[in-house]
Amino acid sequence: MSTTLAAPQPLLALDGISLSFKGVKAITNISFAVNEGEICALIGPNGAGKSSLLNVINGVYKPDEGSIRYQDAVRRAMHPQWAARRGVARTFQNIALFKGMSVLDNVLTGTNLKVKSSWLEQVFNVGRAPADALAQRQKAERVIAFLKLQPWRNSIVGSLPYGLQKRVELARALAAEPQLLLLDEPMAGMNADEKAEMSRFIRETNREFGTTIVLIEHDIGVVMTLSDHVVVLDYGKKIGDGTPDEVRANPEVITAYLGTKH
Ligand SMILES: Nc1ncnc2c1ncn2[C@@H]1O[C@H](COP(=O)(O)OP(=O)(O)OP(=O)(O)O)[C@@H](O)[C@H]1O
Repeated sequence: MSTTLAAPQPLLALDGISLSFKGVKAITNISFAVNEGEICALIGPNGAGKSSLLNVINGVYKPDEGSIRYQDAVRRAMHPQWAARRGVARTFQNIALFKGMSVLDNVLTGTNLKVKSSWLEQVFNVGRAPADALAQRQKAERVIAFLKLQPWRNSIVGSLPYGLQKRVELARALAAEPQLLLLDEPMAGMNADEKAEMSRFIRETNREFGTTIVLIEHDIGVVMTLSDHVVVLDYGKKIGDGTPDEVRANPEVITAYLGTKH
């Protein structure tokens, strides 16, 4: 008897997305799908529209045209709270952490979405609040251990080197137990060793939790080894979409972005 493996299903599908700022087009008619469990890289030169697209996916920007399917719902636009409650988490190009707080406290802020207790229960630490607090703490500690951040769990984030701050940002996003993780240049400003380490953490997150990941990255070497799927943007338009090998061989991508054959 033969068994057939189920084809991967898109978790996210963008259909004809366009976005402009005061009449200036940042994204023009972009469509692509991200399969459940894949690592998808968005690449393209500065100003190509990559960050704007992440902001469309998590609902911060409302597209002028098009629709987005996430899980089983098709919407004209995502809404940030709706997206967050359905498992979309993101990190930012410029680290957005509470710099005066400890690593543990920053990671704890990522666990807030799933609390069951009311605001009043939390203020007086009664009812469901103590169980929530314990569960949040355990979740944060698990993520800190997973990303090997224990030596710095009580350190003030602002005092840490840049590469570690980026890892703390990843930890906070993972504490929300995302189904779809959006990473905006997770390796920006890192040296080769730090990039290799961050790549490992991203791959382990994907494998261990099955998290679907969409990331923006400028280092083509990293993109080609880390990603299952690459989408290439140029001046707000999609010029490539496929496996790393397909994108590498795409003449339009070579001309517009890669410059030379790699
Ligand atoms: N909030 C905004 N207001 C006005 N214009 C914007 C805004 N955000 C982005 N843009 C413009 O939209 C275009 C796409 O920008 P975006 O930041 O999405 O590109 P990017 O590919 O992420 O670039 P980078 O690699 O430099 O981060 C650019 O021309 C940018 O100037």
